[in-house]
Parts: sequence; structure tokens; C-alpha cells
Amino acid sequence: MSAPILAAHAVTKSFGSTPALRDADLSVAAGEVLAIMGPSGSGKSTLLHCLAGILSPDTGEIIFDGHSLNTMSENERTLVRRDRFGFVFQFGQLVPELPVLENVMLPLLLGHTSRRMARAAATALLDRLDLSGLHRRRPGELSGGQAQRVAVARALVNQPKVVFADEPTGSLDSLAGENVMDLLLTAAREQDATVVLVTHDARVAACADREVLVRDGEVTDYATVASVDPDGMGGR
Ligand SMILES: Nc1ncnc2c1ncn2[C@@H]1O[C@H](COP(=O)(O)OP(=O)(O)OP(=O)(O)O)[C@@H](O)[C@H]1O
Repeated sequence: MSAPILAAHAVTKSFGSTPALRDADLSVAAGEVLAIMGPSGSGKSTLLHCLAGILSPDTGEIIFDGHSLNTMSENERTLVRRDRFGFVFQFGQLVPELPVLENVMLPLLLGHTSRRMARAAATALLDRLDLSGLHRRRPGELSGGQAQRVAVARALVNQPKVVFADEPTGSLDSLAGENVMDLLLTAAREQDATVVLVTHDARVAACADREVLVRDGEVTDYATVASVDPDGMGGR
């Protein structure tokens, strides 16, 4: 396994009196596709949000590419999220007023790439992902599967080091979900991007290189849990 690109060390996070993560440890290798599984409310999204620098842990540390996200200023973390990370969520991440092409250009424009270069990069990526027919459509004119594929393009357009995906197929039927996963994993591998994926769906998790299980805010390697407790897989 290559050196970790991302790691959580003893991360604890509570919301008021509700503990969401307890001493969570996790290491993600560069180029790895990691699936985070677990029952509802177990802390999966909280873990993803801490890893992505969206939430700050109460204690513990997140290391990205050798740098602690905790000791960065909010401004530095924002730049890491904008320039080094890509995000795919379950719903509503495309800007409804903008056509597909402009939605995909957006991360580059926010990073001050010129419109001309952003347009060229977004066009090339949409072509490569077989989405060029959708350029002019607005999100409201797309199927759920098409919208998620465009969201994948948007997450990848700035050549992120890590793509975070929270239930990216959660709103789709199984065929559309498979297409979105194919696209996400193929495109991420082509770009050598690491993927951290939260999912309830064992078929989606099976596409990953490795699975971890979150239960009551604690993270365990799937292989470890499966060998000790094959029936206790939190819905698997
Ligand atoms: N913003 C918040 N305010 C208060 N409690 C929260 C907040 N976010 C999460 N929690 C609580 O933290 C715990 C972990 O939530 P989290 O969303 O991480 O779980 P999850 O495993 O992603 O759940 P699901 O699969 O249902 O999305 C839950 O008890 C949840 O109610």
C-alpha cells in the first residue's frame, strides 16, 4: 500500500451530548477507493465531514498529504476543500439556474481559472465522460442519474487529490446507481484520485478497494469485523 494521503487519528466528535465519533482511526492510501459502511446514525457522514475538513473534530487530528487540517486557518482549509478535494452528495448539489457546462466549470471559476480555460477543461471532461449531449441543459431537465453523473464531472474537474462521496447513488435506482459508480471510479482512477465513499449499499461498497465499518462512532476494518462477527455487519 502506498503512503496515506489522508488519515484520522483518535478523532472524537459530539453534537451537544450526542457522541458521533469516538476515538476514530482511519488511514486512506493514495489512489485507494475506500467505502465507509454502517448503520444509520453510526457516524459515517460525521467521519466523512471531518476527513474533508468540513467539520472540526473535538479532539484528535486529520492529516491530509502530510499536513494537519486542525492547525490550518479556516481560510487554508477552505482552499484545500476548493482546490484539492471534490465532493459528490446525494441530492441537490448542482446550481439549478446554471446549465450543465457552467455547473462543471464552477469549481475552476471559484479557483480563479479564466472562463476560457474553465470552459475548455469542463468541455473536455464532459466529452470524456460521454456527457457532451447535456451541456446546455439545466439540472431540472436531467434525470436523477444524469444529474449525478454531471455532479461526478463537477467533482473531478479540478483534478482533486481526494473525492468525497456521501451516498452518491442513494437517490437512484440500481441501474442508474451502477452507471454513476462506474463513472466515478473509472474517472477517479484515470486521474489517480483517492475516493472516500459513504454508502448503505453493499453492492456499491463492493466496488471499493477496501471497506470500513462505523458502529456507534467507532471505525473497524470490514475484514476484521467479518472474520470475528460475520452476522453483525450492520445491515449487510
Ligand atoms: N448537526 C448535527 N446536530 C446534532 N446531531 C447530529 C448532527 N449531525 C449528526 N448528528 C448525530 O450524530 C450521530 C451520527 O450522525 P451521522 O450523520 O454521522 O450518521 P450516519 O451514519 O451518516 O447516518 P445516516 O446513515 O442515517 O446518514 C447521530 O446520532 C446524529 O443524530
